Amino acid sequence: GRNSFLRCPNSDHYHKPGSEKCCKFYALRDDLQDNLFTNHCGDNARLAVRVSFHDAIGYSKSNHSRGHGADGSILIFSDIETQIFPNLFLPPFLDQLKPYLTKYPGVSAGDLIQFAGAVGISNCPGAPRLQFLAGRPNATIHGDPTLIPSPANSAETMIARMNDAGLTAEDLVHLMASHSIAHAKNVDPTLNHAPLDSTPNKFDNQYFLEILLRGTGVPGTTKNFGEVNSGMPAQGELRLQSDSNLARNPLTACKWQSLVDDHEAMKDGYKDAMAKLAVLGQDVDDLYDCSDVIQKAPFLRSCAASYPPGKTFADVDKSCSAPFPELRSQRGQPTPIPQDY
Ligand code: HEM
Ligand SMILES: [Ca+2]
Ligand SMILES: [Ca+2]
Repeated sequence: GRNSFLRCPNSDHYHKPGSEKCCKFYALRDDLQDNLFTNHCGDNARLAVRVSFHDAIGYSKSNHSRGHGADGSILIFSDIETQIFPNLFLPPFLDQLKPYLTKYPGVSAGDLIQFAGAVGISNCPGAPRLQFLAGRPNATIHGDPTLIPSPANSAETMIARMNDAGLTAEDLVHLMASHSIAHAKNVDPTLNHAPLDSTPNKFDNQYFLEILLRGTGVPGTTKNFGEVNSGMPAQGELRLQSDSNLARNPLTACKWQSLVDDHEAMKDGYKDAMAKLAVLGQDVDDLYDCSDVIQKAPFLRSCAASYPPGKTFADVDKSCSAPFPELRSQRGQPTPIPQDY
């Protein structure tokens, strides 16, 4: 019970007996929430989630010299890791994270990155409360940024890359739930905040439905690398080729379709896959559990996707032989997706 909790030194926060090492993370959490995220499922939350992936996936079971996974290398060796494409635009965000390393000397770069990802997404309604393990040693080598999947990859290529890192195809589909809160800021150079689903501030199932809608056009300019026709271009939604491929490939389509109407499965699947991602390349026996520091995300009422205005089952590229779920339809006219950074 609550009475067995102990007070952290010089603080209003309480920790479980034996978890005093977690105290520093309460202070860090409040600082990140007040200053980096402003308690909002906005751009910095999105970037923190993305960076937690790009740091961790720099790991290959078959060749340890290509990176030590979730080790903070993307911060420590940012000069090297941000030289190439997928990370080219991350320096302004990484520069906002770096001061927390100096301010919280007991927190390693790998811990800071996975912690920021977990705290960041806790601002997004409907997100799961992620596990957070602490104690990752600081990176000693940089990761190989070519290990990061490309938006032009086939499903097979992405699955092979995940397998090489120690993750499964199912983990990959579960991890894609992150794109329910995502913008493409750099895919189309004329669009700074092109959402990947109609609700980029909510961790909801719309993403899994909307990626399955038949592509009809692009929201901005054509022929951008890694972009394909979106089902909702007039509303400003952008579709990545990689997302489209995963939704339609026989290896992943049924898992994908199952997440259209099951918010619990989406949450639990993301939580479990993130627990694996967050410790890639790390020795779990050396880590300690500070999950209590992570707050619950705001509640989301919806538990299934609904057809955007004007869309019906006839617009779905059905890609799995199982029956497609019955979904509600949103009323009204198609309107531009609200921009809330
Ligand atoms: C595995 C295949 C994946 C590919 C090819 C991919 C690719 C991309 C691309 C191209 C963008 C747009 C970036 C921009 O234009 O600024 C993006 C955004 C994003 N990705 Fe992924 N991604 C993948 C998986 C993941 C995973 C596993 C996560 C996290 C668990 C993740 C989290 C995000 C987030 C949160 C954003 C939004 C960033 C923002 O709004 O600033 N992605 N992804
Ligand atoms: Ca790394
Ligand atoms: Ca969403």
